[in-house]
Amino acid sequence: MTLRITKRFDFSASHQLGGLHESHQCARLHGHNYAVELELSAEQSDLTPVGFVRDYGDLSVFKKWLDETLDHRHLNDVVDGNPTAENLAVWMFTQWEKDFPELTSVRVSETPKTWAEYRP
Ligand SMILES: Nc1nc2c(c(=O)[nH]1)N=C([C@H](O)[C@H](O)COP(=O)(O)OP(=O)(O)OP(=O)(O)O)CN2
Ligand SMILES: [Zn+2]
Repeated sequence: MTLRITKRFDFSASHQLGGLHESHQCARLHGHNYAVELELSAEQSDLTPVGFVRDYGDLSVFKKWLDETLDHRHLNDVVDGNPTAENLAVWMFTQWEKDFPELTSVRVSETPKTWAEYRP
């Protein structure tokens, strides 16, 4: 049996998407209140003695990194390539998979209605 935990984090940032027609709203400089959701998974037999996949508190280092790296920044200056929600999800996964071997997906939301998920 597989257990999955998720924790949500928030940050605010600006971006401007390239490769779109100039009339596309996202070709203009704009910002979002982003949400990021990390999912970590483990087999029941691999839970910690306490019964955790991993202590939610261990993820505070991700929150610190988010605040220092992305919060109130222009994402085009931080991320290689186009800062779409999809590319941000892949980028964050590759940044954090070594620190959190239990990481199974990263989800990124730009608006309350949209989510992009990377689940390799
Ligand atoms: N697949 C993706 N599509 C879009 C992305 C993205 O990252 N991946 N990004 C954008 C824009 O950055 C922005 O998020 C606009 O999104 P959209 O939902 O189209 O904008 P609205 O909130 O204004 O949509 P309404 O339908 O008017 O609520 C665009 N697409
Ligand atoms: Zn946008």
